[in-house]
Amino acid sequence: MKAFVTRKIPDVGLQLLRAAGVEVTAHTEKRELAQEELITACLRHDALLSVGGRNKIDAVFLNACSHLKVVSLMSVGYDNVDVVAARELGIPIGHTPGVLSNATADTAFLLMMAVARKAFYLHNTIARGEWGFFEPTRNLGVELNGKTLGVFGLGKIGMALARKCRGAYDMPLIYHNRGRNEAAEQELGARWVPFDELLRESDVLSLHAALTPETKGLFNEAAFGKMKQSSIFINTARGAMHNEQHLLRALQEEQIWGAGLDVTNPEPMDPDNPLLNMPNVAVLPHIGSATVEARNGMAVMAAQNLIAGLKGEPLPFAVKG
Ligand SMILES: NC(=O)C1=CN([C@@H]2O[C@H](COP(=O)(O)OP(=O)(O)OC[C@H]3O[C@@H](n4cnc5c(N)ncnc54)[C@H](O)[C@@H]3O)[C@@H](O)[C@H]2O)C=CC1
Ligand SMILES: O=C(O)C(=O)CO
Repeated sequence: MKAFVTRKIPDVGLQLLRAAGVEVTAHTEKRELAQEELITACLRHDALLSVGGRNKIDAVFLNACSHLKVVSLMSVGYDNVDVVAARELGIPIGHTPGVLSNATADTAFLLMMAVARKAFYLHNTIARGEWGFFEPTRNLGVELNGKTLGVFGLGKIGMALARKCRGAYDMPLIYHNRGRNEAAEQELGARWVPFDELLRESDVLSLHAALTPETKGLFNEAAFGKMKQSSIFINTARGAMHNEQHLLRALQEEQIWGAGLDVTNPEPMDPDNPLLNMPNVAVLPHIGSATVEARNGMAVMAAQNLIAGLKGEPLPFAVKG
């Protein structure tokens, strides 16, 4: 059985695949595979382990590679996959939920703090030789203690963030999901609110829903216009959920106070993007799950899904969508 892997992945995943007798070809060059190259490679393999969202596992790909026994994603997000087309073709799709929740929530927490204290911007001023003259009214941030955390999409990562914010800053939690999260209401006293109320009431608004047609571009001019002038916007979900021009304008016009982004629109972010030079903005290059622990765990889960798919068994971590 042969598997094609689209990136260098942690050894622990490769070892698991090889121990199961899977012959692995990994694309280890530091460049994106063109879609045609991916199809050509998959035609010579029985299974695909796909890393990152750049390659579209869309109907064109799936129809061209309908012989695949499984597509195993090394990510929890599956917005790059046409799940309906895969189901119709009988190709199971696997993903890696849970194991990266803590790391991704840490990233959201880190961005929240960095924005509140202008940390990335101030770091850069030192590097430019601009430490400057001490004045008690310069370089002021804001405190997070007791501020209201609003989570859009209160699932595994949102919950992990909410627990951190409760423990560190005793932050009350409001959230907007399509349905109620009763476990969160019991555990953290979370309060479900309509979308507009989430925008109006959050001191820190953090996005943790999947990218879908419903959530694409949802955080736009109209949404930023409803947020508090003192609020911080955090996106570690997917860049396409916010409109980056509208976000920039909202910051420039002081409709909101700051923003922290682990995901941008587009990725990579243009190095000339004015957001990178704003004091109340912190940007990271989509490193939400980039810890040794999370990435090893993801590689193991992706390998387990792939092996099960090759054996014709149900995937342990199947996309249900
Ligand atoms: N920056 C990074 O490196 C990472 C980003 N992610 C992103 O985070 C997302 C969330 O991951 P998990 O927490 O594991 O997923 P999850 O499925 O546990 O939670 C998502 C929550 O969003 C809610 N939701 C879905 N659609 C909604 C809508 N239209 N309106 C309101 N709520 C909605 C769901 O009910 C669910 O509670 C992933 O889909 C992925 O895009 C995940 C891992 C790493
Ligand atoms: O898992 C995901 O969805 C990511 O974005 C990267 O870990």
